[in-house]
Amino acid sequence: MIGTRPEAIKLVPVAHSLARAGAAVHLYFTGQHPGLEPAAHGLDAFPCTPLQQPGLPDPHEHVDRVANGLARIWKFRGPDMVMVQGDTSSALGGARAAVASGIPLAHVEAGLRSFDSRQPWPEEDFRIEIDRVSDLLFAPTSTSASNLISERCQGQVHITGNTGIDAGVADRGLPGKAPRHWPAGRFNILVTCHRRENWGVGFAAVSAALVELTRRPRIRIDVVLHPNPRVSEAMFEQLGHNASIRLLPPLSHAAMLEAMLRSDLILSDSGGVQEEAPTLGVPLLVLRDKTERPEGVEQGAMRLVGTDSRRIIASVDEIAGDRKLRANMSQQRFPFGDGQAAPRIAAAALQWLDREYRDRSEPRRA
Ligand SMILES: CC(=O)N[C@@H]1[C@@H](OP(=O)(O)OP(=O)(O)OC[C@H]2O[C@@H](n3ccc(=O)[nH]c3=O)[C@H](O)[C@@H]2O)O[C@H](CO)[C@@H](O)[C@@H]1O
Repeated sequence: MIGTRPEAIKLVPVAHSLARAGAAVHLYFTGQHPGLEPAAHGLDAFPCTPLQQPGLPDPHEHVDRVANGLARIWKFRGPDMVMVQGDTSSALGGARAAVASGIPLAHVEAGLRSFDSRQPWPEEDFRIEIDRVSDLLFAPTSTSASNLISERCQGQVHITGNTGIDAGVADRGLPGKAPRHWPAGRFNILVTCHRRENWGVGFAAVSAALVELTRRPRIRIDVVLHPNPRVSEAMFEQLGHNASIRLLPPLSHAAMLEAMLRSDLILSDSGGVQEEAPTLGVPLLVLRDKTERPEGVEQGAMRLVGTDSRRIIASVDEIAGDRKLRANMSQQRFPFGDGQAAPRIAAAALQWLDREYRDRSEPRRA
């Protein structure tokens, strides 16, 4: 099940590992991010059913549409296992349809918790519901696995690492493989900001901080726009007039990783960027008050700063001005996996299926 860009990025390695292990992979593209193309992510070798259900202002309504659409398709013939990733309305819709159709369900990136239903909203609750009904739970870290165990989730838990790190990140992050091109004297900041909690007041405060930071002569700022026009229009409105800030269109994943590597500091509210930045060894200020990925903060690679302008400015000034702190935050760390999550997931899923269908003494569907 793939609905959004990050789901595509994180499921590419899984689809290929499953295929290499002998599984027949079928993709369902929900259409949540309308422009998302299998070919753009190297997924065109797999059969794909598009559901054409674009994301809706009410994510719960989108969940229902995806769930109903899939349940209709799977009523007559469904797969042996449904695999969903993360916390989107597409993932929850897929999970509900699998349960309604009696199909085993696997959840990639299970067990992340911020312990606050309001942030990230509605993803925290979506992820909890998916975890409760999954037969197989692929937790990226021991912390996420512990969350599943303390909630007494019924599915089988595996600690695998995050498949996002398999997606070209671990390779680039390997010591000696991360070319850094810092022009002397410059301090390059890369920004992404798209989370729903930050729409409105949050965006305005982040933008005010960026404008203030352009007054520092050393600082250069690149803002990578999100594919959602509602988000990119707000950024244009607030930053488009500022000649010292470059607004870049959404980048391919490879180009995004290169842009991260060329940066001295990243400011972002993205979930995936929180996993990638420590692996690439680039310091990160997280534009959220809470995170479901505490591992990077605990290891000193990133800091939670929220969207308060003064706090953002003070943190940037501190990191830009303190070589020792910057060197420490720039050490490569691998809190979210070693780049081998997908083969682990493929092996565990196929083993689980073999056992399940042997015990059921009924043939697998494919
Ligand atoms: C609440 C929450 O945190 N939920 C997350 C949410 O996704 P997110 O916040 O990580 O979303 P984005 O920031 O859009 O994507 C990030 C990826 O996109 C790449 N990128 C970025 C800009 C660009 O121009 N080109 C790119 O290629 C970037 O390097 C990275 O790999 O849903 C996922 C799916 O379920 C979850 O896993 C994940 O928890």
